[in-house]
Amino acid sequence: MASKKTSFPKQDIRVLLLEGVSQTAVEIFQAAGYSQIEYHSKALPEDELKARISEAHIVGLRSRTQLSAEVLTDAKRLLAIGCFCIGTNQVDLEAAEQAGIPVFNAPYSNTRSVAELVVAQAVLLARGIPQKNAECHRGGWSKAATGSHEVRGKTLGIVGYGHIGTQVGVLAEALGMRVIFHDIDTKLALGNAQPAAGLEDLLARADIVTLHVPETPSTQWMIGAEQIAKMKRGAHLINAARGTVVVIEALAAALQSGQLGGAAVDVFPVEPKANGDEFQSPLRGLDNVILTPHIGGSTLEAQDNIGVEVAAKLVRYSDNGSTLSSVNFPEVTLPEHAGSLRLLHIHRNVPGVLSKINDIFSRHAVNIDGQFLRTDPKLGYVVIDITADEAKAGAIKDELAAIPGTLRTRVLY
Ligand SMILES: NC(=O)C1=CN([C@@H]2O[C@H](COP(=O)(O)OP(=O)(O)OC[C@H]3O[C@@H](n4cnc5c(N)ncnc54)[C@H](O)[C@@H]3O)[C@@H](O)[C@H]2O)C=CC1
Ligand SMILES: O=C(O)CCC(=O)C(=O)O
Repeated sequence: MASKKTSFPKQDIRVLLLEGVSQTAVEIFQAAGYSQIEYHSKALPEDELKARISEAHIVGLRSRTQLSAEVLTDAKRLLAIGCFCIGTNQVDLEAAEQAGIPVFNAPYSNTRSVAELVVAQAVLLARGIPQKNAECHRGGWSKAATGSHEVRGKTLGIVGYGHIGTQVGVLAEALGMRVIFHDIDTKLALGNAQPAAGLEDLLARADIVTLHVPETPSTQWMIGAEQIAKMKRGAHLINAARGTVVVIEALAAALQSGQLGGAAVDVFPVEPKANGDEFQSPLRGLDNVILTPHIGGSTLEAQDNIGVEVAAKLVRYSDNGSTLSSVNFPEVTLPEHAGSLRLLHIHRNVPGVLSKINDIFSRHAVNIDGQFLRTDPKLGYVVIDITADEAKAGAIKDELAAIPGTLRTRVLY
């Protein structure tokens, strides 16, 4: 990747990488000329996070680090945030947007890893392997077929038929399962999958229910005692989505009463902040549950791909201004700007800003080589390529920064 000069010398841009993101991310930043890379293999306690983020220009994290509005208040220099995962619920996206900070993620790179794990768990649950495994560990031996089933011919109910849900469906059909799904959007059914009439219909018909929805207000506690009671007696539940989707006490009660035959749970309402911290859950000690420490997407293949994908998006934004695939920002795909200087102006979407921007350029009588504008209801993002020397671009940048409503300005040389 070519090293480009930016308004802020690249060697001064501080990249803060948390939670042991893949080394491939470090390599991408280094190849692009970024040398100030602070790498932490864990999430930081909040006080330390606030201190470190106050000096960072780019921050990369996974699912543990909470970037609340309060934490972002201390992030005065921050240009961009990279979530090295799919979920972005750990970042206050609105607060980031209102501070003019785009957030990027990796929407696909770990989806196959989650799908493979879920299909494997479906087979293990149907065979009653969690209980048999626990029993053998205790020295027990009960060789019997009772309660043990093939998944072939059984019905898998997928809640949330997106990137992961669809792949789970395709893999499950290869094992001969019948696949039904429920989604709030109309979805193209892959293979022989069939949409259920609704969540209740899916719960009533599935032998195994697997959840693949994001954490949103509509999915919070969507599976509680009432929904579990609608499932077939002895059915299985898999949750590799988010811990807030399932009322965990209701799940524990159903597993103990036999309403559910088993469960595989990878995500929890409260997860330990660091490896080595105690994991507390009402599901601990239940033999019919497979517990995993939020590793659905944690394969080396996925993490290496995510490292490359998210770091490349951050570098592209920092070097070129492109916000393509940002989750909270107007998306602009920008060409290279060889021969022009590029001014970036991020502002609140209030009347009058654009005319003030145009006034400044006409007063300076510079040649405009390209102009790009995208807005969303809250934010405007203007990119202007000009033929000018660095001093002139710097002067224009200062005037742009003084326009009321301006959130950030930069020059890319
Ligand atoms: N355990 C782990 O390590 C991982 C967990 N995840 C979780 O899995 C989630 C899903 O990932 P993808 O499939 O890539 O996301 P996606 O965005 O492709 O699919 C999510 C689907 O859920 C649907 N949906 C949203 N609200 C719904 C509701 N109330 N009822 C029914 N459907 C609803 C959406 O319309 C969409 O089709 C992520 O948001 C993340 O929270 C993702 C990766 C790794
Ligand atoms: O790998 C991680 O840290 C989180 C994975 C996950 O839950 C996601 O990608 O949304």
